[in-house]
Amino acid sequence: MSGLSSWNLTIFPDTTLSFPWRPSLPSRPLFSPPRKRKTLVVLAMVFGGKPTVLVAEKLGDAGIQLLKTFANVDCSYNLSPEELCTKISLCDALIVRSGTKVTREVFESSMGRLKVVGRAGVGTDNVDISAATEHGCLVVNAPTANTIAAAEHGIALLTAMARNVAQADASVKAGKWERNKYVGVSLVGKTLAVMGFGKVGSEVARRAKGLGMHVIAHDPYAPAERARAIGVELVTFKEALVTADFISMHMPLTPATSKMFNDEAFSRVKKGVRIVNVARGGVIDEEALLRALDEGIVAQAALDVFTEEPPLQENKLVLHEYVTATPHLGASTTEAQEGVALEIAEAVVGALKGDLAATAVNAPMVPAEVLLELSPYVVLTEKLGRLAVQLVTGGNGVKFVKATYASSRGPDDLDTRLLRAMITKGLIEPISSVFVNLVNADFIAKQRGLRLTEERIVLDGSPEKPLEFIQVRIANVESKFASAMCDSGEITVEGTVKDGKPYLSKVGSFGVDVSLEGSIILCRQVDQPGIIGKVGSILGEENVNVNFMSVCRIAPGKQAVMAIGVDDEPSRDALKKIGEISAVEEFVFLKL
Ligand SMILES: NC(=O)C1=CN([C@@H]2O[C@H](COP(=O)(O)OP(=O)(O)OC[C@H]3O[C@@H](n4cnc5c(N)ncnc54)[C@H](O)[C@@H]3O)[C@@H](O)[C@H]2O)C=CC1
Ligand SMILES: O=C(O)C(=O)COP(=O)(O)O
Repeated sequence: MSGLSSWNLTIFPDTTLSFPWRPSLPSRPLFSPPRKRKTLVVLAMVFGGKPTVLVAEKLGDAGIQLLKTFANVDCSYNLSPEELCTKISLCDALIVRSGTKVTREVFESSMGRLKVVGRAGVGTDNVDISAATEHGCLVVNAPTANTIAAAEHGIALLTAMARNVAQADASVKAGKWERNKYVGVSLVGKTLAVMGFGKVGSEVARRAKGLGMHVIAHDPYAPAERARAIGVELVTFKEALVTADFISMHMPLTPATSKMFNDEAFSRVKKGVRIVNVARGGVIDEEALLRALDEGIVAQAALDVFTEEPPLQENKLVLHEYVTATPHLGASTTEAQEGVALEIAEAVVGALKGDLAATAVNAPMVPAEVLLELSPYVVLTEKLGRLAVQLVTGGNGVKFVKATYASSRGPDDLDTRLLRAMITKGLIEPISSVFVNLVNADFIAKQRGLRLTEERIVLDGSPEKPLEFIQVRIANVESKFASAMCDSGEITVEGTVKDGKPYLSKVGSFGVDVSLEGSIILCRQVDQPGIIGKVGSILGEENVNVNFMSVCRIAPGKQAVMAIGVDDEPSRDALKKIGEISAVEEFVFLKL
């Protein structure tokens, strides 16, 4: 628990849900840096107290202005990978487009200070998401503002390719007049296969239908209703290959889509197919495309994106006479760039404030109203985790944990991802040097071999309150406070929320009723008069304020468990004196 108090100087606030940028508050929030960055973080406070956002690629002015209202903004473009790694240790957020590789080294170099990476666009394939998650760094993107721009560019390439616009333009500029050479093909009545029927793909489909094309789409995850509504038929990958006169790529670059268009795929296409790629270079095996172009299997290609950007000057695809190339311009319209800049600036500022981002790539997206309702339970779950783990004294380590949520709401009406993350945070932080937040909770739990299972108890009654109580149980361990073990042999703590505040309602099989503030002394004694007074006066002599006390006994004269909430930590001496009271059989001091 010493780690907690060592954070009293950080600039982060005490709430676990949000961390508006203000100084001197104790505990660590959901998106906070690990302990080793304390010095730097404190320095940041000394030098202005605002977070620093590094904007590593050109971003629309509206976005920059918005960022400046909240943060120090460092616009440094064209940084080398080494320069980026050097700068990043002084930054709380980083904003990039597709031109910056945010590698594992970047996260490692940040040494935990980097809390948010904002991708001012859709594709996050240039960000090492696993590394971000492992470092507890949130990744957000701007998924909607450039959709139309990308779709329009797809259509521009489709029509320009079909009519040889780029080649003919170059020819005229070279003083030639080659009307026969640049005879094109018509689009009307031709079949276009849209690969990836998401936001951009759907808009391309809509526009292509307006051009009189027959549109089919391949997307294993697209809802059939959306396709039906636009008048597009969803087909298999193979069907798309054998049917299409034109193929347009709109899927993300993932391990599954990488080189999806390879020699095998090209061996199935209609001879003379034409290909548009506004998605990512990596979805096509560029060597295979080159072969297919040379063999006339692919008649033409229009490429906005390349595996390596910018492509080498001698890149044979770029130089190919049947290829039209643009320098990753899909999102580059004035309108889209202003929109993307605002979208990402809002997301980054929100994330720095501790809001859960609506466009999070590596964390659950929790709507604001759900968050508001769950916030006292978020505090409760972290505290239950902290209490439970401090009760462990031996066994095989904290490996098997069960969280039970008792609620009268249906399973679909209760999102427990936040609660699970907070239990993990509470369980792990007091016993390790790692920090846990919503981004990395599952990763850290898995890494440490912690299996947190969740169970629901469905109660009758009004579902107005999201939860009646939450129980956290740790199995296969011994406890330093034997009374914390319930009949099933697990350490058990249970809590509830009353008037918006978290309460401990059960320890082991003993019911208690103590507000989860400050710290707690749990004490099992033989039920007899005067014990409360004795403990109270030991604490009083020490000037330790008791904020709450509750006693639960099995039966008069038998054992009782007393839970005492204290504002400050009593001295060792005072705790020893409590232990020496003859009726006290066991006691434990727990920090929250
Ligand atoms: N050239 C440029 O400047 C731009 C490029 N893009 C690229 O376009 C991609 C798509 O953007 P959005 O439509 O906004 O994303 P989106 O997420 O709305 O759509 C992607 C679609 O691809 C589908 N998909 C995933 N795996 C697939 C697979 N194996 N086969 C077929 N479909 C698959 C998904 O189900 C989804 O419907 C982005 O990931 C980005 O790489 C986006 C904007 C601008
Ligand atoms: O949004 C995307 O995925 C894009 O590819 C746009 O990239 P850019 O921001 O123009 O570098």
